[in-house]
Amino acid sequence: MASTCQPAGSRHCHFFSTRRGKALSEECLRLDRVAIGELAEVSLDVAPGEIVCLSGASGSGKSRLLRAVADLEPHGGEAWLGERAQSSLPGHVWRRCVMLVPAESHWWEETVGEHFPQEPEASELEALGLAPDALAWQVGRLSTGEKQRLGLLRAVSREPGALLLDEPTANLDDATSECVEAWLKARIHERGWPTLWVAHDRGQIARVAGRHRRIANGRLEEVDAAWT
Ligand SMILES: Nc1ncnc2c1ncn2[C@@H]1O[C@H](COP(=O)(O)OP(=O)(O)OP(=O)(O)O)[C@@H](O)[C@H]1O
Repeated sequence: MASTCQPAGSRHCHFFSTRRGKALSEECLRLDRVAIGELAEVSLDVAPGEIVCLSGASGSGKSRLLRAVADLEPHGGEAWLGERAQSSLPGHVWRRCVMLVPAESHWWEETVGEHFPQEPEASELEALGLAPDALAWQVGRLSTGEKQRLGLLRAVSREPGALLLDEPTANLDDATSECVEAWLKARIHERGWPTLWVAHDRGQIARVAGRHRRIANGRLEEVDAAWT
């Protein structure tokens, strides 16, 4: 048993329903000496509904760390979601729970809507600044920013247990970025997903992060609130 973070008062993996009928996660995400590339071992607990922002220079290892937590690259150490160990599950099963959303999403079906397990509410599309008929669009017409917003909506629609967000607003203008940021923050808090969020923008980190860690000199360092 590895989990030690328990602000919701639970060490167990379980869910209960919110008023909107969605499952609320009470599980924490725990990185236990996760090691990849040049980055020193990372140990970190992310509580249910908590956003931990990761920053660092280009090439410092932020994306690789997320990829290790998503079990997409060979790495040292272990990651846990509640009492489930990454190494105890096939990679694709783990990634349905601990969902990585890369800055550049991939689309393989003919239309956008075919990628969604169930149709998202129209209000969700509106909150992300997307057209009401966006689900009927051919994927070939999507702009980079539309792909990014729809990729986030797709991830959230798949009911993950934790989120790994790699620069989720990288392709968006400032106004759209703030809409997406607010939408994500609200969903994460509402649904209780422990979240690692890679960000460069100090303003964004100040707005969304419960805690902030920065990769510097090959180590993940704590950054105090005064940084932002
Ligand atoms: N599979 C791999 N094998 C070896 N080195 C890799 C591999 N993937 C990435 N790297 C290297 O690891 C370093 C960290 O890459 P990573 O993508 O994590 O950077 P990053 O901090 O996310 O940067 P950016 O902010 O530019 O996206 C880079 O030097 C990259 O070239």
